[in-house]
Amino acid sequence: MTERELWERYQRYLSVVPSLGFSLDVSRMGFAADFLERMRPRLEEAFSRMEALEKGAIANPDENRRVGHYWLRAPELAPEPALSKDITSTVADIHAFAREVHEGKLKPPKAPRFTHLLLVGIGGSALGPQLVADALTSKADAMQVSFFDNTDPDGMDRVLGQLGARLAETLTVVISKSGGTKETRNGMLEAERAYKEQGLAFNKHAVAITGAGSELDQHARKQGWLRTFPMWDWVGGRTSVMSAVGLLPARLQGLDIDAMLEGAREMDVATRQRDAVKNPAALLALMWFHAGDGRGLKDMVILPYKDRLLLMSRYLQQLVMESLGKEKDLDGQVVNQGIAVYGNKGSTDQHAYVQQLREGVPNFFATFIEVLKDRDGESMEVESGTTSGDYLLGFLLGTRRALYEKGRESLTLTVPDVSARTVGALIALYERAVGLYASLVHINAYHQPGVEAGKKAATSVLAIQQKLTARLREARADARTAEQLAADIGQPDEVETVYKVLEHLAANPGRGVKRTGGPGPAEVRFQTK
Ligand SMILES: O=P(O)(O)OC[C@H]1O[C@H](O)[C@H](O)[C@@H](O)[C@@H]1O
Repeated sequence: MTERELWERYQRYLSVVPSLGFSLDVSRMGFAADFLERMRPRLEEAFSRMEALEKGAIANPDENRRVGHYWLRAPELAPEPALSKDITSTVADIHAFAREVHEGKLKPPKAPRFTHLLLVGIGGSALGPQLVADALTSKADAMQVSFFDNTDPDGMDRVLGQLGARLAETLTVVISKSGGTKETRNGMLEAERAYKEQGLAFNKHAVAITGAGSELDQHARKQGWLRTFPMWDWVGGRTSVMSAVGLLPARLQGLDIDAMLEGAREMDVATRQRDAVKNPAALLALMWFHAGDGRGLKDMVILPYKDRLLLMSRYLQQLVMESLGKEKDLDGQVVNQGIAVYGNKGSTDQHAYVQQLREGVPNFFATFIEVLKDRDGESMEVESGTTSGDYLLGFLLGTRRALYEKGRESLTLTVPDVSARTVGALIALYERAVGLYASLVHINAYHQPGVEAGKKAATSVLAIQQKLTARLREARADARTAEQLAADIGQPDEVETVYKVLEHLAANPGRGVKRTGGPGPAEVRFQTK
């Protein structure tokens, strides 16, 4: 298509939400003229399912759960008054709690005020808060935010090292919907120990966000933590950023959570419309379908031209891949669905992998995110009449054109700024696009049966470790190979796991395991130190 034809196509299919200053441009997607019409019956069905979900149907049949993240920003739509009340009163509680913290009414025992926030969580209990914190941070932040989002000891040391003595003025928020996630439990224990080492009482610094009655809930109550905020079973982890999970940390940081909710609410209104071109979530879902032939054949490359949106791709990785990456469809047929998501930011990526996007394997479609506002205030000119921000747009449009010339498809989202309102709107847009796409390809977007396998396998690795350390203690000075030790514990086929576990123990001080021999794994011997 010529530039002029593209301009026509741009106008014809532009999906705009005027109140948010938002638009979605699909002109660089090569769908046929009758594509939207052909998809109409499927889309109608997807809208009907979405409508039922919003009315409180069991939209996650496997887990027998309702799916209520849309109610979080429109509590009046919740199917029962008690739910609406829970939502509204939790937001009010968050405001009140943050006020007390900011004003120093709720203060740490050994400092005048909480100035730092340490969030402990993983997956949906970290990615949303991380995106929001990073996108909206400013000089005006009331508290500085850090994260433990893994069970990596060195990762935690690094964060604790940065906090140093300021742990005395750090509020730790432990977030886990299930309350039983091991990485988060470990992070909590490591944090607790760090406080203790500085002579600080952890319970006077700790807040939980978790499901009622969970392990974490019970622990927090028993230990007399400052407060527990609820996480409801009708909110999925990856869509929990507008619940206490995202709102409490954001408000503590000093961000405008009401604007975030408002942005999401407005995007929800726009994305309930049944006209595909007026509804950017529907149009987005249809474009994903077109790009990957409804089978996820093309990866989704997320390219925000704005540093503040760097974590968007990580956030969307979970939202999209955990929702859509499914073995079976709703009828139990094997479909192996999904869309791979990756990305970083422009124009930085132009100096990294855009080479492959333009000339390499054509297995993707790009999503450009354009932010109109360059910065607070005016910009200097880097050349006569040109600012750094002009370059950023130039690179966005240039890369988009360069891809188009080589037949590589792209979408462009345009937002006015990176504000709480815009971030809320973007999150809401993708939440609904994922839900609609899941209906288009007939899968359940709201469960994650696949993640359990890895957790179970990890548990059995740790059980093997327990047996091994007991066996090594018995064997004392006797240096034994992995093969022998695997036989000793009655799990000869697990020899590789035995070897890996022992190699790790031997590499770390205080674990009481010594490694000798080699060079190959079969010749290495292990014994107690
Ligand atoms: O919030 P939690 O219960 O600790 O769960 C944290 C995360 O872990 C799980 O493995 C799920 O796959 C995620 O969807 C979830 O967000």
